[in-house]
Amino acid sequence: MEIMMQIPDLTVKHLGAPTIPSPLTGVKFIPENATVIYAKDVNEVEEELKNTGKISAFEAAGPREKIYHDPSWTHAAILTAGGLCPGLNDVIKGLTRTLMLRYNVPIVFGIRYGYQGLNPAFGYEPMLLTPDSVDSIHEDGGTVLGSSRGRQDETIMVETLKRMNIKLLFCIGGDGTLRCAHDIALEVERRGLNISVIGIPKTIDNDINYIDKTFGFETAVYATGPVISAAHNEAKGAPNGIGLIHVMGRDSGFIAAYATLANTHVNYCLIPEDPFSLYDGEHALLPSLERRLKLRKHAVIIVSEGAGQHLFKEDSEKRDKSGNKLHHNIGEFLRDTITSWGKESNIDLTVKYFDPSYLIRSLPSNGTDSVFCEMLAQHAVHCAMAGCTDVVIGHWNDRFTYVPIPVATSSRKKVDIESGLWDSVKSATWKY
Ligand SMILES: Nc1ncnc2c1ncn2[C@@H]1O[C@H](COP(=O)(O)OP(=O)(O)O)[C@@H](O)[C@H]1O
Ligand SMILES: O=P(O)(O)OC[C@H]1O[C@](O)(COP(=O)(O)O)[C@@H](O)[C@@H]1O
Ligand SMILES: [Mg+2]
Repeated sequence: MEIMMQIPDLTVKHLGAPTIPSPLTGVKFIPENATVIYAKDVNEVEEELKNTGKISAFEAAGPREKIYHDPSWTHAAILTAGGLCPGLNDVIKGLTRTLMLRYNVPIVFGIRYGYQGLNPAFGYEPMLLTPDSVDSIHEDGGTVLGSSRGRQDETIMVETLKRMNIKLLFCIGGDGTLRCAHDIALEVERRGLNISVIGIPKTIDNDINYIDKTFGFETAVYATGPVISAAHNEAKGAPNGIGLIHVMGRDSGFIAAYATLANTHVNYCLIPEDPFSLYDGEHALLPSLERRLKLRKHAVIIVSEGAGQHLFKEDSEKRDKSGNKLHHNIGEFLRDTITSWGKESNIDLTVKYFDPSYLIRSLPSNGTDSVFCEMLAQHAVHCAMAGCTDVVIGHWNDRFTYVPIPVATSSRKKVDIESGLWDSVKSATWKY
């Protein structure tokens, strides 16, 4: 129950009192004080009550009867930052349509190439987004706005927002994008401006804390399925065949874990959260692989990009423009190591290597992920129009929530290897 003792302050910032009647018709308005309880079960509620005398809750997402921003005077801007992710265009479309068709916001700018587009030094003209211009973009992967990594000065960016008379800024991105959105919100506050800064949580890694899932993750898991089947076919097609799949997941192994459960041909699921050794010890990969090959003549391994970094002699010093650590390539390392080990051990094995990372990340979203994107976008607009700021739209206990950005970025969400999820993965990959 220790986690319950560390629940952060979930209070959302508001620019001011909402006094303008919402232009929305035919919707169920949410009371201003609606909440979504943080605790996941009755025991947690009781424990928190006993320890703190209160029950923590997120502010619930949804349209409010009174709004803060006057739609007719409101200009909005949307940007996408960080790596690509299925569903970016769905969110851009959802935001544009909700802003213009539901709230009658007259102008929606699409900011080019992430935060670079808010720095005039790059010279990127914003796009004018309309329901017509975004009509079919959800069918395509990637982002029509372009994205980028790398820091920009928030004083310059806020100057641009002021100059363009932007009152609502939507930042679609992961933890880095949200940290930058927070810096912008603080600069806006310092200057006494009334600009709402709202985050929409993107990352196929699903690593944003206090949010059950981020958009794009489900599509990534779905798209990994056929690759696992292909790896399995290749593995079975040769004596001692090994299908090895390298998937994204810089620091969190959710894609590998869920993909393993979604296509249970996988025999080894290697993630950063559960370190493994190669030759010795309880979690040694190669002796286990040898036993598996003797019994079954084939094996399928999935590995997250952040897994096994301790196996490299030197810590990777490289970072991307945003400051994210660039890991050693564990997929290629395992391919080469297993191949050499086979030769040394006189095991006639063959490794077929698959790296579908960018193929998956650039796909359009599908199924319930697309539904999720549209709903996130609608909630982001309700949130912004109500005058909230420094907030990211979350999903918790099956409800949409508002999460203060500093809370969402306080730590990274990781696979809990004591959890039911990891138990299920271990069960699905149980060795003979
Ligand atoms: N700690 C930070 N403070 C301010 N801005 C940041 C921070 N980390 C990243 N950013 C900016 O946010 C944008 C996207 O960050 P990045 O880490 O590349 O992707 P993601 O948002 O998917 O995590 C980049 O422009 C980056 O410079
Ligand atoms: O090659 P790139 O564009 O730097 O992106 C690689 C990274 O992007 C991701 O897909 C997602 O990361 P972000 O969402 O934080 O941008 C990571 O899994 C991966 O490490
Ligand atoms: Mg990130």
